[in-house]
Amino acid sequence: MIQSSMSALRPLRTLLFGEHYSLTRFCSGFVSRMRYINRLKENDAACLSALQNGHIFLFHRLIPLLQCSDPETFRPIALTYSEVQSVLHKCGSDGSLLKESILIGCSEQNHAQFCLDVGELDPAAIAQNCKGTFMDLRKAFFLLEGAEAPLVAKAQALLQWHQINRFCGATGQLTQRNQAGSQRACSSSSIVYYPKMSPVVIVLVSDGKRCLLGRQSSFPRGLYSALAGFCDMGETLEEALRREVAEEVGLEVQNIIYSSSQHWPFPHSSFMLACHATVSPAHSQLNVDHLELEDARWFTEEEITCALQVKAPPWRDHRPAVWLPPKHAVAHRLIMEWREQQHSQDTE
Ligand SMILES: NC(=O)C1=CN([C@@H]2O[C@H](COP(=O)(O)OP(=O)(O)OC[C@H]3O[C@@H](n4cnc5c(N)ncnc54)[C@H](OP(=O)(O)O)[C@@H]3O)[C@@H](O)[C@H]2O)C=CC1
Ligand SMILES: [Mg+2]
Repeated sequence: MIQSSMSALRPLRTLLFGEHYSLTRFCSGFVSRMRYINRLKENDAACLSALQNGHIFLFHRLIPLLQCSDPETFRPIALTYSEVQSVLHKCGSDGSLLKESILIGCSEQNHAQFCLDVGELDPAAIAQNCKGTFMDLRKAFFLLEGAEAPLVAKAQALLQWHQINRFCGATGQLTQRNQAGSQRACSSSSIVYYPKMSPVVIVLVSDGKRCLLGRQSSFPRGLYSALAGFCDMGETLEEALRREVAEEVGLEVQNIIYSSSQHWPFPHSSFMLACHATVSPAHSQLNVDHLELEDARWFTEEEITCALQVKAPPWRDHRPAVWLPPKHAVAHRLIMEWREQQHSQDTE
């Protein structure tokens, strides 16, 4: 009885207080962390104080510092302010570099998280003092676990954005960052610059029985992925998706269904918007633009299942004919969703 009267009240609460009513009640840790991060972006003094009590991840010329527990498991090293200070001193720096740290998040234990590029210092000395190793993000991204890969990717993307946005496009003057590193401003033009991602559509096209994957000549040998392309200025997600598929493989898609999104750090920050779409089997003849794609083909469920068996990325000396994007990539998620849907159709 109590349960049913409580649930009858819930829509009324939502009407009166909005969706956030239930969110704040049940996710207060999440809400307070989000509000804390927001405050640090707006308040330089609070951000500096959070840095002194927070965790810092080091990079050297955009390459993250990781710790290896066994050959297959890598984690970013979360250092305290005093640990970084001590490492910087040992490597001949006065520690003033620490103020250049950039806010990247807040851990579930409520520690503000920052990243810092120590590009002017000797990477070997830093790595030795931290008992870590600097590893290229393209490799590291696939060896890191769960939530750590996106955090490291976000850190690298923000560091890179600051490095290439030091000047105002209107006045040519140096821009100044806020303490959190969430924006840069030009005092002459008053323009405020914010970190930017380029929107990209990525789509898994199906003809009901097969799904469509393609590869660019720059992909590692044997890797096939869902079709993707940058959105043009002024386009909707649906328009960009229809245009990209038409350009790359000469098909007209229907039934666009949004799946999910992700930040993709390579080669620069993209905001991947992932969708499913269909073509009728009668209109599935491919006309591939070989300037854009080296190859595109239809894959059956069996072929997908077989390609998913390959551990991605495969070792250099053991490259199979076809392999698929690894689990961190949203293309992988689209493929898994498609396979699940085929499975449920088969068992109906
Ligand atoms: N996470 C995932 O699962 C996947 C992610 N991706 C990512 O999606 C992105 C887009 O895929 P891709 O097929 O290459 O895109 P496109 O099919 O749009 O082709 C890329 C070309 O588009 C032009 N271009 C237009 N706008 C931009 C822009 N804002 N930034 C860079 N280039 C632009 C460039 O051409 P030009 O140089 O001639 O000007 C570039 O070479 C890539 O960054 C790729 O890494 C792709 C597949 C899977
Ligand atoms: Mg493309």
